[in-house]
Amino acid sequence: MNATPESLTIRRPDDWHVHLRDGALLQAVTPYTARQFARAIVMPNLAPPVTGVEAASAYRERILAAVPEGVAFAPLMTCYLTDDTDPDELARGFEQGVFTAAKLYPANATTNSAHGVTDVANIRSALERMASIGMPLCVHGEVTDAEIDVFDREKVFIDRVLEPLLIRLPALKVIFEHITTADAVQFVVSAGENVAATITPQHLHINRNAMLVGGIRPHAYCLPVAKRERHRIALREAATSGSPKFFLGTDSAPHARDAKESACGCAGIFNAPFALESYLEVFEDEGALENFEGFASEHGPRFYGLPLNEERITLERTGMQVPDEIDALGTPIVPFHAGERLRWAMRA
Ligand SMILES: NC(=O)N[C@@H](CC(=O)O)C(=O)O
Ligand SMILES: [Zn+2]
Ligand SMILES: [Zn+2]
Repeated sequence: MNATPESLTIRRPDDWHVHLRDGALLQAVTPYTARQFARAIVMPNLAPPVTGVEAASAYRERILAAVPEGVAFAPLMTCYLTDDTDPDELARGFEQGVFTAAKLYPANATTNSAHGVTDVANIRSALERMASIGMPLCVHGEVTDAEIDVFDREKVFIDRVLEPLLIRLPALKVIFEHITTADAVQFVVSAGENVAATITPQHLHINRNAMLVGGIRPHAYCLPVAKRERHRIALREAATSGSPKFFLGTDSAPHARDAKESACGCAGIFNAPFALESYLEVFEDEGALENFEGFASEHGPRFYGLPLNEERITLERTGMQVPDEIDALGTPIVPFHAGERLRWAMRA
C-alpha cells in the first residue's frame, strides 16, 4: 500500500459499542452512527435500563425510526444484566434474535449503572447459560470499591473478576469493552480466542493529561478514565497490530454540554460524527493503514459470528474541521476533537 494514499476504500465498518440514548437525543445522534456504520452494538443503559426482550424490541423500533430514509443501519441489541436477570429471558431473547449480547455493568461503575450487578456470583446461572448457548458477554471492566483508586479500577477488575470468571467458564465469549490499560491488552492477548476487546478513539488519542493539565477539561472525561501515556501507547499498538482480538467500539456517549460542564460532570465522550476520521489518523500515524479495515470492519463480525458487510465506504484526504459544538435538536453537545482539524473525511 502507498504510504500516503489520497483515499482509502474499505468494507463498511460496524461500531461494536455505542450509546444511542432515547427520545430527542436518540433522534439527533442516531443519524451520525448510521452514516458511518452498517451495524452497532447498542448499549442498554437507558433509564430505566433495557432488561427484557420486549423492552429491547421496542427500543430497536425507536432506533430504526430515527434512521434517515434510504440509510441501511442495523441496531444490535444488548440486555442489561441485573442481580435478578432470568437466564430463560436471556436465552429467549438470544434465540429470537433480539439480543445479540448481554451487558455486565458492575453496579454504580458508570452512567446509568445503578441497577447493575452487585456481585458476579449473583448472575452465575445467567452466565452459565450464556456460555452454553454461545451468547457473548460485553463487560464494563471496572471495580467500584471505594478504596480502589479510579486509575486502578480496570486492572483490579481483571484480577478480581475477569480472570476468575474465565477460569470458571472458559468457553464464555467475552468482549472486554473500551479497554484503557496495558494490563487489559496483555490480558486479552494471553486469553483464549473467546476473549476480545474494543478500543475507543479517545483512548488512542489522549492520556490523562488531556483531562487535567491547564485546567479541568470535562469533555475529555469518560469512563474508564484515560490513563498515563504508556497505556495509550499499548492501546495504539494493540489496535493497529492486526490482531483479530481488537476491534472498533466508539463508546460514543453523548451528554448535553451543561451536564458535562458542571460541578459533577457526566462521564462520556460524543465521538460518533467523526469516529472513522479519528481512528484513521491513529492508524496512519502508526504506519498501519493496511490494518485499518481489519480493525474497523472484519475482526468484530468474525468474533461475534456475523457476516462481513459487503458495501464499501471511502475516506479521502480532504480533511475536515470538527465544529466546536453540535446542535442535537436543541441540545448543545461538544464533540470529541471539537475545534480541531482532522486529516481525513468520509465521502458522503
Ligand atoms: N463511557 C462513559 O463514560 N459513559 C457511558 C457509559 C459507559 O460506557 O461506561 C455513558 O453511557 O455515558
Ligand atoms: Zn462502559
Ligand atoms: Zn459505553
